[in-house]
Amino acid sequence: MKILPYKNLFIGITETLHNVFFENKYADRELEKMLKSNRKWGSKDRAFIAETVYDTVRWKRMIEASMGKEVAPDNLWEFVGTWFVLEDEKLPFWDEFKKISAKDVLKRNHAATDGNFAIRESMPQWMYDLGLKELGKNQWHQEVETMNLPAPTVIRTNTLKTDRKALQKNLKDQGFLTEVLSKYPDALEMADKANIFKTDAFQAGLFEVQDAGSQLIAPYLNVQPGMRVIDACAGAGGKTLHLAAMMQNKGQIYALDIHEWKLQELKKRAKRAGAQNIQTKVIDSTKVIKKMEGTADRVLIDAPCSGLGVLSRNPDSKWKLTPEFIEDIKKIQAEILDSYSKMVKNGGALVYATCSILPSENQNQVQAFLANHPEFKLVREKQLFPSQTGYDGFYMAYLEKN
Ligand SMILES: C[S@@+](CC[C@H](N)C(=O)[O-])C[C@H]1O[C@@H](n2cnc3c(N)ncnc32)[C@H](O)[C@@H]1O
Repeated sequence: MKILPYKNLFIGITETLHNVFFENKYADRELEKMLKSNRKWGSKDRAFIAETVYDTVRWKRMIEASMGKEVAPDNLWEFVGTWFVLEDEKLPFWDEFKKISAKDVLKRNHAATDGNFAIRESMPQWMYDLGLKELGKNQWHQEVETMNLPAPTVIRTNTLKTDRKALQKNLKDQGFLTEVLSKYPDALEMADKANIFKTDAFQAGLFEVQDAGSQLIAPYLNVQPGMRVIDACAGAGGKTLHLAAMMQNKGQIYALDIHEWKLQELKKRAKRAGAQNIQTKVIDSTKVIKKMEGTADRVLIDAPCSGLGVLSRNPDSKWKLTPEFIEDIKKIQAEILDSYSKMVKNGGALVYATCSILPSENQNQVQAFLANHPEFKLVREKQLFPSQTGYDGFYMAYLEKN
């Protein structure tokens, strides 16, 4: 992207970065707010701002090393300017960029990144060390490099309302080109970045935005129309909606979560998608789970996790996550597996899934669970690595209850 030398765009960028770095806000939401409150910006301006915010968040550690100091509220312009110098762009002659010497930036960059993978690839040191310990150098380095690439936009055809071919044509007629992903039965990848939420097709519920790897989780449950299915960590319902489509609206899906606001969002999405076999329930006490014990043909535990498989989509997680959070979430995963697995009926099955690539959140959790639950057996498991698929990293395990 060529630099767009309009000061108000840079004000938008630095204000968004301020909220992400210093107010602990999420990059995607801050960006959305910023773009919404500046309706006069054209599509080029919007793309420039979005790309610059995502790039600078992604490359924070490497930019800081090249700037010679940590980013702070009073040096955000220098931070952004340093990024453009590294991108070989000519900076506008503005006072805010006066202090930046391109020669010094490049010299510092070379000194800091030469032979230092974690700085070169902009990873917090503790996160780099953790991945190295769990995955080994070869695998981890490949994942880090892949997750530093911008995430593609993939959509899932809502087969309750249309099929992939018809959707592709519909979007083409509206000026949106897509590519069929042959290994993912309902997926289309957008050829360009575009606001597809505004399309008639989206408003009519013909598709949902969902990463290709994520689209493999609902099929992993092997659901049939008419089954009783519990999506125990349903959130805003990405997988619930997919399950409803696979079950052709027949049978019953119980979508649970501890956050009511997420289930409210799920309800809105279900309405748009025409999914009619979903009932939501907030987990506000242990009684909710107890009541459902032994009742489900299938239980999906799409567990809360570190998100270390989806850094490409959420680069700000690199700076928000902490080692303590990951240790805590692992304990929660084990507790959830232990108590929610009781909802599976005899002869039924459970899928445990995460969007992490760390064995300690995935295979090791499943093995520890199996050691204490001889009534379950592991039938199959799959780890999707971003470096191998080009999409987000996910883990899924299918466990049968005897
Ligand atoms: C990976 S997200 C789920 C994403 C969702 N399944 C989807 O496809 O959009 C994990 C979810 O677990 C929920 N969660 C966290 N702790 C939980 C708990 N103890 N019981 C149930 N859900 C929990 C979070 O609120 C979050 O929505």
